[in-house]
Order: sequence, then C-alpha cells, then structure tokens
Amino acid sequence: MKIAIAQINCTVGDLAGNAARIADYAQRAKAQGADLLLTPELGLCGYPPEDLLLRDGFYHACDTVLRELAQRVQGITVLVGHPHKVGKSCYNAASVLRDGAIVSTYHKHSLPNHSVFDEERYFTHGNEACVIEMGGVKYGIIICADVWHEHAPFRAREAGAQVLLVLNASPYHFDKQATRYETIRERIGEIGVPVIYANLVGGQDELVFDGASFVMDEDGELTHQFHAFEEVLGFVEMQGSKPIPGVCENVVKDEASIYRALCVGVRDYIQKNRFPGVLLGLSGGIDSALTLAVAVDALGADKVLAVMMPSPYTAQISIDDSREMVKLLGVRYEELDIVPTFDALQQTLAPMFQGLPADTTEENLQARIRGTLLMAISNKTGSLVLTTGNKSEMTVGYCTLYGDMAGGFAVIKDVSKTWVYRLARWRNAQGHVIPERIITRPPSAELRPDQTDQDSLPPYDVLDAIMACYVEKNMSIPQIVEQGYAEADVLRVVKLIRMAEYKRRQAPVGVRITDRGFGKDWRYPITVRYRDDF
Ligand SMILES: Nc1ncnc2c1ncn2[C@@H]1O[C@H](COP(=O)(O)OP(=O)(O)OC[C@H]2O[C@@H]([n+]3cccc(C(=O)O)c3)[C@H](O)[C@@H]2O)[C@@H](O)[C@H]1O
Ligand SMILES: Nc1ncnc2c1ncn2[C@@H]1O[C@H](COP(=O)(O)OP(=O)(O)OP(=O)(O)O)[C@@H](O)[C@H]1O
Ligand SMILES: NC(=O)CC[C@H](N)C(=O)O
Repeated sequence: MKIAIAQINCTVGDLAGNAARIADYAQRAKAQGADLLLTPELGLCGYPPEDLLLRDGFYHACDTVLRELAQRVQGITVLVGHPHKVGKSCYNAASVLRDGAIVSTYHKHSLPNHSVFDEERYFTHGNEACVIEMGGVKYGIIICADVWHEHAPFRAREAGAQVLLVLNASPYHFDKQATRYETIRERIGEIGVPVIYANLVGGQDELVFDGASFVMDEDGELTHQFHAFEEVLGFVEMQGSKPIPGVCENVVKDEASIYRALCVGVRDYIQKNRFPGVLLGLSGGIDSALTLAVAVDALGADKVLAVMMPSPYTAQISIDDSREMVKLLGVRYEELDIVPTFDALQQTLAPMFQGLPADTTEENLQARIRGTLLMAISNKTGSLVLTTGNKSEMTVGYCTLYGDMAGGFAVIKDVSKTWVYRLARWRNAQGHVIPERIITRPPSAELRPDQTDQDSLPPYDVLDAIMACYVEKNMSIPQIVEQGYAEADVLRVVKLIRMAEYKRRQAPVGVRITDRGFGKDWRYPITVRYRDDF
C-alpha cells in the first residue's frame, strides 16, 4: 500500500482550478503507484472561505465541482476536503472519491473558533467516525483541529482505525511545527496509531500555510517530513499499518522560516489577485530595505519599483544607500523630489496656520505627499503599493494615516523592529543586498531635523518585549513589570497600544507570522472606556 500526500497551494473560490490541481496530483500519484491520495482541508474551495460559507450558491457550486472531480478519479482513492450542506446544517467535510463516485463523507468534529479561526460561525459539529479499509488496513479520516483534541481520534479508533489520515489547513506562525509535533505525539500517546498529516501550502490574505506535511508512527517517531513553503507530492510506503520510514527533509526554522513566510505571503497575494507588480517608498531606512528585499525575492526584480522621495530632512546617506541597494538588487528606481509639493501645501495652509508652531502636522504632510505619489503611480500602472510599517510601529501607532500607511499590502506588519534587524542580517548572510549602513544607523523617520525614533518611543528592545508580553501573551501590567520592565515604560506602551486601535483598523492586511497578529486574531474595540494602564 502506497499513500500519496498532495501538499498543494489552493486558491480560495477557484473551485475549478483547485479541482484540476487535485486531479493532476491524483494522476501523478497513480502513475507512481500510489493507492490513495490525501489532500488538504477544504482543498476544493481553499481555506478559509470565510463568509462565502454563508451563501447557498457556494455549497451548490462546490457540490457540482466535487461530483465532476469524482468522475475523473479512476484507479486511485482520493480524499478531498470541501464544504457540505445537508438540510440546514453546514459541515467542514472530507469525501472519499473512488472509481467515479463519492463513496463516503466525513464531517469535522472539532471546529476551531479561536485566534484566526471562525469555524463555529459557519459549521455544525460532526459526530461520526469515517473509516475506510484498504489493503486490509483500516484508515480513519479526520480534519485538522480534530487531531488537536481527543474526541475525533478516539471515535476513529473505536471504529477500528489503525492509521489516521488528517487533512489540514494549519496556518504558519513562528515555531508552529514544534507545536504540531508535540500535539500529534500527545494524540498518538493516547490512541497508539500512526498519523499521516497533509497540510495546505501558500498565502491567503493575512495567512500563510507552510505545508511541512509529515508522518509519525505509532510511537510518535517521525518517519517522513516533507519540505515547508512549497508544493509537494510526497509518498508514504506502508507495511500493514506501519509507515516505512522515508523522506525526512529539514524544515526551515528561525529567521529562514519567517523570511520564507513573508515571501510566500507577498507572492501569493500579488499573484492570486493578479497584480502586474508592486512599488514602495525606499527611504534608506531598515524597514523599507527589508520590505524591498522580500518583494524582490518573492516576485523577481522586474516586478518591483522603488521610489525615493527626498524631503528637506532627508540625509544624503539615505539617498546614497537607496541608490546602492537598488543597484545590488537590480530593481527599477525613481527619485521624486517632494520639496515643491511640500512648499505648495504649506503655502496653501499658511493663512490658517499663521502663528502656530510646526509640529506633527508638517511631519505627516510629508508622509502623505509620499503616500499620494505612490498611490498615483499605482493607479497609473496597476501595480500595488507595499507599505513598510513594522509591528512595533503598528503597536504604538508610530505611522501616518493616509501617509506611510497608504497602500495595499503591509508586508512586515507582524514583524517587530527587533526581528526586522535579525531578518535583514540573515538575508545579507545569504547574499549581500542591504547596504550595511542601513542596518547600523539609528532609525529615524526623517520628518524633522535630526529626528530619531527614540525621541518619541522607548528603545525598541524594551518596546518589543513589552509588546510581546501584552499583545502576544495577553499578560497584565503587573505581570509585565514583574518581568523586569519599568512600570512607567509598561504604562506608556499599553496606553499607546490602546490609543492606536483606530489606526490598526485602517491598516492594510499583511502577513501574520506570530501567534497573535493585528488581523483576525486581534479584535479590540476602538471606542472604549476600560483602562488597565493606570
Ligand atoms: N479614535 C480615533 N478614531 C478615528 N480617528 C482618530 C482617532 N483618534 C485620532 N484620530 C485622528 O487621527 C489623526 C491622527 O493620526 P495621524 O494623522 O496618522 O497622525 P499622528 O498619529 O498624530 O502622528 C503620526 C506619528 O507617527 C510618526 N511617524 C509618522 C510617519 C512615519 C513614521 C515612521 O517612523 O515610520 C513615524 C510621526 O512622527 C508622528 O509621531 C487625526 O486626524 C485624528 O483626528
Ligand atoms: N525619503 C523617502 N523616500 C521614499 N520613501 C520614504 C522616504 N521617507 C519615508 N518613506 C516611506 O515611508 C516609510 C516610513 O518611513 P520613515 O522613514 O518615516 O520611518 P521607518 O519606519 O524608520 O521606515 P524606514 O526604516 O524604511 O525608514 C518608509 O519605510 C518609506 O516607505
Ligand atoms: N484548520 C484548523 O482546524 C486548524 C486547527 C489548528 N489549531 C491548527 O492551527 O493547526
């Protein structure tokens, strides 16, 4: 018995395209002698389809495409994930396709409804096991969160399963694979059967699915590990109910995994939404430099335009370093002087602002001129503007609405400043693309003379640590102070977090790489009287 895993990149709503991809993998798996093909959770419609699942027409379309796909499946058994409506109940389902027919259908038991998941909003819980027999061995079929809880695996075991086949759409966040190993080992410890785990790969709005499908035997030992962040057709030879150890690739970790996630997130957002290319403002600072490197690695230099827009406060080294970086990467580059526009706007406003001191108003004007120019180029060329704000800035609101926040996709919005530096250094170690001075000079918004970020913010190592405690670990203020941070710093950061909610709500979507990003899994009210920072 040979089992194939289709670790495929599905596109939400592309029912015909996803079905064609599954049929192609089934054909290739059959040609290489596989008896069964395991595909990802909701692979037919892509994951997560969100409120498409509230539309009857969507279920009908999925049913039609599933039946057509079943007819194309001959000489191999294929497990396909799809939404399934029975009467008034909607299920997250997996069907067994064989010899032109749908021979059985499983309904997911455990519906995740935390962090980025909303499955209770759409689906009814299944309660039955689904076991198929092949080559004298009974295979239990379950779906993703099912294997994170006891119920469904126990039901499958009770129904005679000797091996679990798991269809997954498990999104990436930093170190997620270690958590998956731990969770699945715990399940195997309870039920004592091998687990064959097939995961989705690719980007879908803020989510990136890393693939990294794997197999563990009945003792929880890894027998197969497939690559992360790329499509894979993997094979697992079985001897009875035991997987025979096979391919064990290294899964990328640490900086490499975050960098790959950012690249896949950008690539799939741009390609799946059919943009011809991207552009961004290149300032000579670290954030736009890292964003540019990711964009080029994700899309190729020919798809990327960098625009330097000097103001009266732009240092010559910022221009020199930008010129050097675009040469290193071979991307198209323009310089647009914003001084005349800045002067013109200030002149227009002068009668109203007479006698008032210069403040953030003038700083924001510069950011907004740049945003306006980038959006104009986007409109004219059809390319999408990448914004360059990092998570530390998104945390405290250190960014300008309709200024540097103007754009379509926020590449590093879940990457703290500390990690921006780590990723920049890591990328340069793979091949020098970011001029060293961009990494070593103190960060500055260059919106007034001699400005540095530390004029208005606590040092980034302190800010990032407090942010991680409060945002990512949900810790209270006393708990954070206990970790050794000054109470004044903690109170200041928490207040800034609360006050920046309205900005985050207007920020573009961007890649989630932590287990709590500022997207689907951060839902705070903007209008709020509750305070924990006093
Ligand atoms: N609750 C709420 N709901 C809706 N809107 C709300 C609001 N509270 C304020 N506002 C409005 O928001 C506006 C203020 O926000 P905004 O105009 O963005 O400006 P603001 O936050 O006042 O200033 C931007 C800050 O970001 C810094 N910055 C800017 C650009 C780049 C960088 C960098 O280094 O990357 C840093 C800059 O130095 C300054 O400290 C006002 O119009 C105000 O009325
Ligand atoms: N002179 C400039 N030319 C082009 N774009 C700029 C310029 N200055 C700022 N920007 C754009 O606005 C964003 C915000 O930059 P700013 O310099 O204010 O702060 P930052 O967060 O330190 O970013 P960076 O590290 O990229 O400089 C930049 O990443 C860049 O996209
Ligand atoms: N799609 C799901 O059911 C995901 C569940 C699980 N918590 C995971 O991230 O892998």
